[in-house]
Amino acid sequence: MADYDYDLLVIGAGPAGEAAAMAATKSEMTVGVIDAQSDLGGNCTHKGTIPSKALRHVVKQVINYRKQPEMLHLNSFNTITYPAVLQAAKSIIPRKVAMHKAYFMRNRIHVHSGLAHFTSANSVAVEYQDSPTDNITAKHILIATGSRPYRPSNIDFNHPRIYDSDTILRMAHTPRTLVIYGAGVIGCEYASIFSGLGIKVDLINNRDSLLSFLDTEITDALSYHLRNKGVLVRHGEQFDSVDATAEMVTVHLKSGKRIKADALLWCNGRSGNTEDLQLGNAGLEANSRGQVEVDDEYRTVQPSIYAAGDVVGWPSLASASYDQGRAVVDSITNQQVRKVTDAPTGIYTLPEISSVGKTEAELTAAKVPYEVGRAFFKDTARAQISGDEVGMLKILFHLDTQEILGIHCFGAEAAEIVHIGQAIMNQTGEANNINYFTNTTFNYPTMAEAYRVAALNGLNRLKRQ
Ligand SMILES: Cc1cc2nc3c(=O)[nH]c(=O)nc-3n(C[C@H](O)[C@H](O)[C@H](O)COP(=O)(O)OP(=O)(O)OC[C@H]3O[C@@H](n4cnc5c(N)ncnc54)[C@H](O)[C@@H]3O)c2cc1C
Ligand SMILES: NC(=O)c1ccc[n+]([C@@H]2O[C@H](COP(=O)([O-])OP(=O)(O)OC[C@H]3O[C@@H](n4cnc5c(N)ncnc54)[C@H](O)[C@@H]3O)[C@@H](O)[C@H]2O)c1
Repeated sequence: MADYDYDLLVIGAGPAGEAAAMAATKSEMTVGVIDAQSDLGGNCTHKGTIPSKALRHVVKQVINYRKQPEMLHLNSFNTITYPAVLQAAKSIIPRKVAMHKAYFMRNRIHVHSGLAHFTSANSVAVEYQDSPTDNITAKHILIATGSRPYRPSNIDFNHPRIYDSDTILRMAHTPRTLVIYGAGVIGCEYASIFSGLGIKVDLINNRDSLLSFLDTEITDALSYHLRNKGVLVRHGEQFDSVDATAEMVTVHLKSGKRIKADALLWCNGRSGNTEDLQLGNAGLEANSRGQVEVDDEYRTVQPSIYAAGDVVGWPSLASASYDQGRAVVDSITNQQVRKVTDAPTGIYTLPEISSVGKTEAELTAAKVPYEVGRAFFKDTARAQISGDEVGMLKILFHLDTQEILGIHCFGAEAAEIVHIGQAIMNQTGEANNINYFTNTTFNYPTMAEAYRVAALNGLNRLKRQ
């Protein structure tokens, strides 16, 4: 006999789980949500997107503050410490948790704060810290358990000088030097955060270039700005081992190099959270990275069990996870399901990067004839006024049809700016056209002006053909 029975049982209260739970209640389903953390919001709110973006925001304020001539006396490590910055950043978390709680209460979503595991394909047990286990049955179950940093077994993550993206949110000292191993999105974002605080960063990349899925001109700009902030990027290096003492860490690379620093931040890879779920009881199994495979409607091989968010792997973004969660409910209620395949990139380095659509390299490889229109932020009135003059917007469009094929942007608010272009790019037929930006009057001064400037630049190049 089950203690609870729901139409939809969601395991994990991050973006995917919350979006599914909310959509299901709006479709009149009874919904239960299980999360191992005592507060709602998932890893997104407690360990990933929110704390890292809040940290970056505080660091950006510190940088702006220090730029003011009257604040020059603050250019000392003693005045602004990492723990102080962290504390300021974390103040957002209780506000987010309260908001999630209000949503859940208003929509009568029952929350079970405990660790879940499957007992069959339609039943789950929840273990609590101080009360007996609940047995829950449901017509549909969603696995939305997210991911965690991948931890190689030869690194002691309990050492007080070795961190990953979860534990860096508890670092209680301010290192003077930091080695970041892994130059993916997390590594590059944290390199910006720490170098912004004046900490010397060695960023070790095991690939040949930074963020190779982005436009090369944009990653060149990122490399330049990281270097300018004192980040030393080492490409094509493989981790061998790390020695950590009470005073320092020494990272040994397979090339024979030894990098010494006050601390190591490991940012290389993530694994799906499936190890506690006892998936075998439900007739499921995870792949070598702990991820669950799903079809185009986010269904696992068990038709009543869905999976969404980081636990299904790519793109592993909060943005995509929200949409995947809603797509699950569309599938359950027999609506049209949108598989999320077109999430834009929004990378919160300093400066910020964002893009949607194809890169120049992809278009060239596919032999698509295209032209480029560029606008530099320094030439727009809004950027001149705000002082955020570093940045560029680049529009790639088809040579013959003028259809927009890609938008690439770096600089302040790039992640917002890209959505203007995305909205036009997503129009069907002739409505997706670069001429939109020359035939539309934008507010002035705004960063949207960059679209007009880039479009005119690109169309002028066409005249030279
Ligand atoms: C440092 C960092 C920065 C990021 N920045 C961005 C960004 O700027 N933009 C962006 O779009 N994405 C970003 N991401 C990615 C984003 O955080 C994730 O894609 C998102 O959190 C995934 O959401 P989710 O719903 O899959 O689950 P999660 O947010 O991972 O939450 C899963 C929940 O499931 C719970 N759980 C796990 N196992 C069990 C179990 N057995 N029983 C009960 N509960 C369980 C966990 O406690 C957790 O609360 C970032 C990630 C990191 C690490
Ligand atoms: N602003 C943003 O959008 C944002 C910010 C931070 C993180 N994220 C998301 O977080 C995820 C993690 O990013 P990242 O920078 O750590 O790494 P990454 O995805 O770039 O991977 C780094 C390296 O680790 C390897 N790897 C990944 N998982 C592994 C595993 N389980 N075992 C062994 N090797 C593994 C990969 O092959 C790669 O070489 C990304 O999917 C990213 O989308 C997004």
